[in-house]
Amino acid sequence: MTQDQLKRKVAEASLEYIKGYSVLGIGTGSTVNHLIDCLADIKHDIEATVSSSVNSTERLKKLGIPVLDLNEVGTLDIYLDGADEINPHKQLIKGGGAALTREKIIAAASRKFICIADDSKCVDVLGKFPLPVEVIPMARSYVARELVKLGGQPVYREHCVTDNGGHILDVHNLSIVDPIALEKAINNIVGVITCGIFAMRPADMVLLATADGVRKID
Ligand SMILES: O=C(CO)[C@H](O)[C@H](O)COP(=O)(O)O
Repeated sequence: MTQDQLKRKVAEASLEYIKGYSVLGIGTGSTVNHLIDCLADIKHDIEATVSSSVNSTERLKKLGIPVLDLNEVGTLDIYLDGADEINPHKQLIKGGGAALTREKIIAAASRKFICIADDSKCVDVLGKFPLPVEVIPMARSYVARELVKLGGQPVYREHCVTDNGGHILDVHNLSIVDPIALEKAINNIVGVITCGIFAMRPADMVLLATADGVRKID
């Protein structure tokens, strides 16, 4: 089975877990794109969504699924999103699609965060995937120097402007043994909007597609 087929499989499996919820938080990425396609079949059960990116918003609207501003909704019952890496504590690296800040906001505002992914995303220690850090553009080189002091090798993601007008630094060579401490340290650098470590607010449940089926990690 290809990685894309696994992504489809886990997206389909996640429909079971959104039954009964009429307002959904929706993430960003190719796994979530499969989920959005699946939502088309059950769109009459969905009152509205809150989306973490312009891309997901456009896909949802194209299917006739309403998208609301998070400020109108308040607390969400459920949020579904993918990940770039997942450790055994359901802590994540996210932001490969540059939507990390809005994703982190929706995750924080949600009672339950279900991460959907294929099993290639599982790691023991986070950090093999270069850590995305969203920055205010004028702070880019200052933040990069501070990230070097933390042991990383930041690389500017050229031609990428986030939905918030931010820039992305992808930080290589980090072995993230204490994800909460590093998340706090990076977020404390002046000019950082947020970093892609989701440890202070990890996923509550991970649905993982494997060649043998979808595994639930609660
Ligand atoms: O964090 C993300 C976007 O900012 C995505 O969830 C992450 O990159 C995984 O993407 P995909 O489902 O395409 O593998």
